[in-house]
Amino acid sequence: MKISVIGCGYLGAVHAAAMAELGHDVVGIDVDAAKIAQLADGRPPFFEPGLPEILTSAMATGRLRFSTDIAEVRGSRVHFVAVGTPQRDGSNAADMTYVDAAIHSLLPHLSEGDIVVGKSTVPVGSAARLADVIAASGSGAVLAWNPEFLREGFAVLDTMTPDRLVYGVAAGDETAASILDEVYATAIASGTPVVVTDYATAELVKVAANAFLATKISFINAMAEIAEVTAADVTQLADAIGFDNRIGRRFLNAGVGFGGGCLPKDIRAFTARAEELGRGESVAFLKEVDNINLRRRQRVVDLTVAALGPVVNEKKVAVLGLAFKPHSDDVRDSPALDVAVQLRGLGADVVATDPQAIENSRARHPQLSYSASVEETLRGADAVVLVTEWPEFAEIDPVWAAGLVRTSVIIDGRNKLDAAAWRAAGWTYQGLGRP
Ligand SMILES: NC(=O)C1=CN([C@@H]2O[C@H](COP(=O)(O)OP(=O)(O)OC[C@H]3O[C@@H](n4cnc5c(N)ncnc54)[C@H](O)[C@@H]3O)[C@@H](O)[C@H]2O)C=CC1
Ligand SMILES: O=C(O)[C@H]1O[C@H](OP(=O)(O)OP(=O)(O)OC[C@H]2O[C@@H](n3ccc(=O)[nH]c3=O)[C@H](O)[C@@H]2O)[C@H](O)[C@@H](O)[C@@H]1O
Repeated sequence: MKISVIGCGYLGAVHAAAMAELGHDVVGIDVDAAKIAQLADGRPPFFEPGLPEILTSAMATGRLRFSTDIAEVRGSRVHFVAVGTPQRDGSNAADMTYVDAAIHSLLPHLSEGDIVVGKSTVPVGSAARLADVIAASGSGAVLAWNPEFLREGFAVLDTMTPDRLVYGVAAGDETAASILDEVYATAIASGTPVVVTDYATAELVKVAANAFLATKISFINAMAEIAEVTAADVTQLADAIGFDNRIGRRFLNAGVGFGGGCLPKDIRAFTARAEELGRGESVAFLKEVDNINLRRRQRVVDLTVAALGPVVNEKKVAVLGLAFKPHSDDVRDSPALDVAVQLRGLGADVVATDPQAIENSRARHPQLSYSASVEETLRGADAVVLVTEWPEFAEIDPVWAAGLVRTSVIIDGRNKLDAAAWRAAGWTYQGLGRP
């Protein structure tokens, strides 16, 4: 199948490479010439495990190419739209300008029988509006909405073997679903369930899934807040409730909270859209989910300030982690970077390290000091804060680390370290929601 992918960011670049790896003939399009130049050279513009390998192998077959020229989509049967839908400036709503621009740029190149397939996360109602725009073009192309559920850090795996596929199609459209079945034939053959539904349901499935995940994290972080005033241990609480299959242990890790380019902006956009629809009260709890989440960042900052004593100025704080989660270089709305910036704002001499996210962090916050070396980061520190649970941080030997710092105080913002081992090495250890 000939496929185009419009927008080659964290989602689109992986989608394009994975579709080519599955045997399709793919062209990836982006307006960012630097990004396209890198991709065309076989170099991913961001860190994503497994992406370099599939990019190289798919390009070697000649089935994958990249271009800034939208006219190159001509001849493709399926056009995936994977451009960004960030939070709009000064509002909680999603910024739809990139999706609208991408669809308009496609219109002159569409032919009868083509399907435009939205993958971006959009406010419910967008697909119906865009279907009208495509119908009015007279091209004969149709629209389907096929939301994406991949996780950064596992993006290749999730694209090749998704948990489920959701197709939102127009009433009476018999062909879009069967074409998408062909696109995803490999996953479907290995048992991936497919839900074929209308546009609105498909759009809502996506934001509902992210809202549920965000709620689960904020739920356990709310329990952490209660644990903090009762000397209970939220990690044991999570294990104990997680044994109940109806609850499940996944996404019950209390800590500095969720971030990234999706969960925070998606729950805000959902709230804004529900308010527009006159149903703000139905998802009003998502505001509290957001508030709980942001309070956890503040908690880590407060614990660090308390550890530093009355004078924060010029005290060295070693920040372990910048990415919003391990196995990613993404710092969009990263709790880790936020904590580092807040501590710097309070006058601390912050030195931060991360295996992959230093470059992206420096581009946004050049005022922070960065080091690629954990040893350099820890040396002479008055307090250490772990905010992204990279395996290499969890493996730090507390005896070795105690020999580097000035004061052996660690705030474990991800509850990832072995508290007993750190205490035994002479550290004052403070987790979140733990005694
Ligand atoms: N990052 C992720 O893990 C996931 C993202 N999503 C959704 O996918 C969408 C894209 O997200 P990301 O890939 O993270 O964003 P991103 O910002 O990494 O990538 C978006 C890309 O679109 C390009 N672009 C913007 N306007 C364009 C246009 N008119 N024509 C061609 N290219 C254009 C940008 O240059 C950029 O490279 C968002 O709606 C997001 O919510 C959904 C699931 C997972
Ligand atoms: O719409 C999207 O873009 C994607 O958003 C999330 O994926 P992602 O943002 O890559 O990362 P997650 O693994 O969901 O983690 C999100 C945040 O929650 C935090 N988290 C996660 C789990 C947990 O128990 N506790 C917790 O604080 C992570 O540290 C991270 O900051 C969803 O998991 C994907 O299914 C979805 O496709």
